Amino acid sequence: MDTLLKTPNKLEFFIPQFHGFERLATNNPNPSRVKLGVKKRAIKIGSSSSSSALLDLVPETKKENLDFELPLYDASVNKVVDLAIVGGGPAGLAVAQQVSEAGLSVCSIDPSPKLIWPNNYGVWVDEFEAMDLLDCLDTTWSGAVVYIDEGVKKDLSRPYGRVNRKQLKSKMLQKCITNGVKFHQSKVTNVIHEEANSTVVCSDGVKIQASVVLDATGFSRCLVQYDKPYNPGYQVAYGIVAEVDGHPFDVDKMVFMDWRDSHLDSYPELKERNSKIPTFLYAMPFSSNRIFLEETSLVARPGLRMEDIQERMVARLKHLGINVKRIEEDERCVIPMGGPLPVLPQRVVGIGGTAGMVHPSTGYMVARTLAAAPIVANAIVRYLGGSSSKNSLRGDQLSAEVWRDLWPIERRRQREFFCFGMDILLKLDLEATRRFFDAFFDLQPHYWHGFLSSRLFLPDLLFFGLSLFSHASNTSRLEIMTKGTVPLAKMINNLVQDRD
Ligand SMILES: CC(C)=CCC/C(C)=C/C=C/C(C)=C/C=C/C(C)=C/C=C/C=C(C)/C=C/C=C(C)/C=C/C=C(\C)CCC=C(C)C
Repeated sequence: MDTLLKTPNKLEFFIPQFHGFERLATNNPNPSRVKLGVKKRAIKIGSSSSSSALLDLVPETKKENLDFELPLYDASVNKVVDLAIVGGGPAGLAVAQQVSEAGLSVCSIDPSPKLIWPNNYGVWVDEFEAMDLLDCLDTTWSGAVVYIDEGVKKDLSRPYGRVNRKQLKSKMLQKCITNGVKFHQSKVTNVIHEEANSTVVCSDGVKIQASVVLDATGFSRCLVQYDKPYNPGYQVAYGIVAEVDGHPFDVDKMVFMDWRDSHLDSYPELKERNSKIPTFLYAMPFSSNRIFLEETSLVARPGLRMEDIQERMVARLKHLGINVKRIEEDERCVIPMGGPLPVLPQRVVGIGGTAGMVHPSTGYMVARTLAAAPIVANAIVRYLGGSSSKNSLRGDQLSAEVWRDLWPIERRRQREFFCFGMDILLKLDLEATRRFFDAFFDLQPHYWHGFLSSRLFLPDLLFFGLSLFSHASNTSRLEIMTKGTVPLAKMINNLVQDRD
């Protein structure tokens, strides 16, 4: 999965490329050949004869392209563009749109530039409202619920929404086209840097010269380089959008986390595994008979097997009396969380998964990345400045400034704290996880909203930590202290070493 060939000190290197969506999700056009090596098969739970052929309902193909006439990059002109963006996911297109708005020339390179993004992204409505993107949500819920266990349910009065991928991509593509962005349909195999410009080499032999190269290829980390051992945690999830006979959930609320496990009572092996590394249900009910259901492992190292997650899901749906009539789409997600930041700075600039922007404690990224796009775009516009500007920068200097704006010291410290949180989560079994989230969702909204939406910075995060500690039960406090001591020391050490 980690396909980056690490040659940190070389200017030229080979890039085995995975088509870069922001999450390494295999919402697969052909589910029998998924990138995780999971073969389509009927999922049998335990040794029970009541097997479920859930995956047999998965449609064979479902690639949907947008109906756009894209202006193509003309390789024969041999013009140096201001910005070449590798990867046409939400992050790449957002930057393309904003840099081109300022009058700079942009080329967006992607193997499938018209393909609708595959994943079901969920966001808090306030996050999209702040970016004026409410029209890109197709369903909203007035709030969310968290089931801690069979007896405790928490109501979260924070509206949640599902991103309308088609609308978001159409809106961005339309603006890019209006602003003169050119598109090139290909994979990128190589980048060669000279003092002022770089040359992006595509698999079809086309070479595109650019003043700045932005890697927006998600977890394939196509061009951005890392120099530290890559040791992330993994969020693994299997999800379906399904037509069902019925379901027990309130259609006004989405189910943010359901940690109940009574569905595993008849499957001792599964129950045992779940008690050590738990999974929860995340569900977005669209109506009484249409629903998105995702069985999710929040974070584990190594990541859980997809088959394990699917078995747990089948048992859960059976227990909840959810009879799946038809599956519209399915998705398999493996999201690396935490781990080191890329080399800072470096010549290629990055955004999204490639630039370490996944929230290390939650796996969320879309809202944060879209919010970071103007930072990257403004920095490129400001430092590139246009050919007449005396203050304009080129090459390594320019990239260094963009990276500085993307990862200022307060964001790096924030990320350290989130990694500290992830390190604790990695050590919690089901019971400890329940106690932890029981306290977490009792926090003042300022704290839990701010933590999940990356709006808290040090020293606020320290007050957040103390508040969580004071809301926790004695058992949970003890767990935070015993399991958090080593991660806390690691965080403090990293904070001390990382100075501006
Ligand atoms: C693609 C798609 C569609 C999908 C994918 C999959 C899914 C569905 C996913 C989902 C997910 C979710 C829902 C998530 C969520 C998450 C969460 C909620 C999280 C949270 C977390 C939290 C934390 C980590 C916290 C932390 C805290 C801490 C660390 C604290 C500490 C404290 C202490 C130690 C005390 C002392 C103090 C100081 C340090 C100051």
